Amino acid sequence: MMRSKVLSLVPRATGVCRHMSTATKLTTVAVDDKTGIATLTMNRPPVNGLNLDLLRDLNQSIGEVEGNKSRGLILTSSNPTIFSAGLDILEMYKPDKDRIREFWTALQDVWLALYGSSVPTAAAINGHSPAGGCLLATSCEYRVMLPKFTIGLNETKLGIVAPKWFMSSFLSVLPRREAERALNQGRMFTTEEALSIGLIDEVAISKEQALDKCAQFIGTFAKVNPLARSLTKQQLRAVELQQLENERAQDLERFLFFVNQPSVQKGLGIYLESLKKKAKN
Ligand SMILES: CCCCC/C=C\CCCC/C=C/C(=O)SCCNC(=O)CCNC(=O)[C@H](O)C(C)(C)COP(=O)(O)OP(=O)(O)OC[C@H]1O[C@@H](n2cnc3c(N)ncnc32)[C@H](O)[C@@H]1OP(=O)(O)O
Repeated sequence: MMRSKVLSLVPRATGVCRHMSTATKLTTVAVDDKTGIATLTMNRPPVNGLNLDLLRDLNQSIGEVEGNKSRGLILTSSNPTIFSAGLDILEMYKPDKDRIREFWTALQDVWLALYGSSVPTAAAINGHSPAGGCLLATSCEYRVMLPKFTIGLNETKLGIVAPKWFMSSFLSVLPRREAERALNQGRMFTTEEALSIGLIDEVAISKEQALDKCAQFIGTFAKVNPLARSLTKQQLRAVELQQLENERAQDLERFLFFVNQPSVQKGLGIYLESLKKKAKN
């Protein structure tokens, strides 16, 4: 049955996959007709850096999945080695004063929508997932990752600070002691380390297997009353969600103050240069 404007039909392992009406370019949503599960794919070359445009598209796509009665949402990337490189540092380095406000507000919106999503969520982490990438993954309820990649909140290594709500997602997955140490160290975990600490739930040998494992997780809710499940999830996550809702304006001002500090700008510039040098070598 067609549940939204259909743009194209693409066969997939589990059923017929319908590409939904995303008028956006940096994300796509495909709903499997058999399972009813939506796969939201980030597609912003080269590294799925979360800039204003990708954040806006993510927001729109999450909203679309919420609205189209999907049974669950799987977040993944079209890049074969990178889930997301986190926030696009170019948005924060020598920022435009209006755009950076929109950028941070869009990031808040994405977190509120994903962490607070009413449908079961899972991340098929098919590549590196630092900082903002880790935020997206830990906002989901389940994580399946491919071998030989890294994940973590590395902000302190960049001389920046993960806001409280980044920490909330991390703390919803890791024991407090582990989370505190990893955050202070800015530690990036390999897939194997992430599994042993509980930062991810499973390892898959291919993206296809990761998507299947995420679908299996979402399938575990098939016999659970959807309203009861969703209200339970929302009650469990309500404190953190409400805290950001209440403090959105202050959170934005704190970010602007911090990011505009000359020492922070200098650090971001050095980091960008080091990334560019690495890319050239
Ligand atoms: C108390 C109050 C607190 C208030 C808040 C204050 C501050 C705000 C904090 C906000 C929290 C920040 C969260 C973040 O997400 S910051 C971003 C962190 N991300 C990273 O550190 C990742 C950096 N990238 C990498 O490690 C690697 O690129 C990689 C993802 C592992 C992929 O490696 P590889 O495949 O080898 O690709 P390249 O390194 O060659 O990169 C290709 C090009 O992409 C550019 N790049 C990479 N990452 C980013 C990025 N995050 N932003 C912008 N650009 C990026 C890289 O420079 C290359 O560009 P080029 O081709 O032009 O040279």
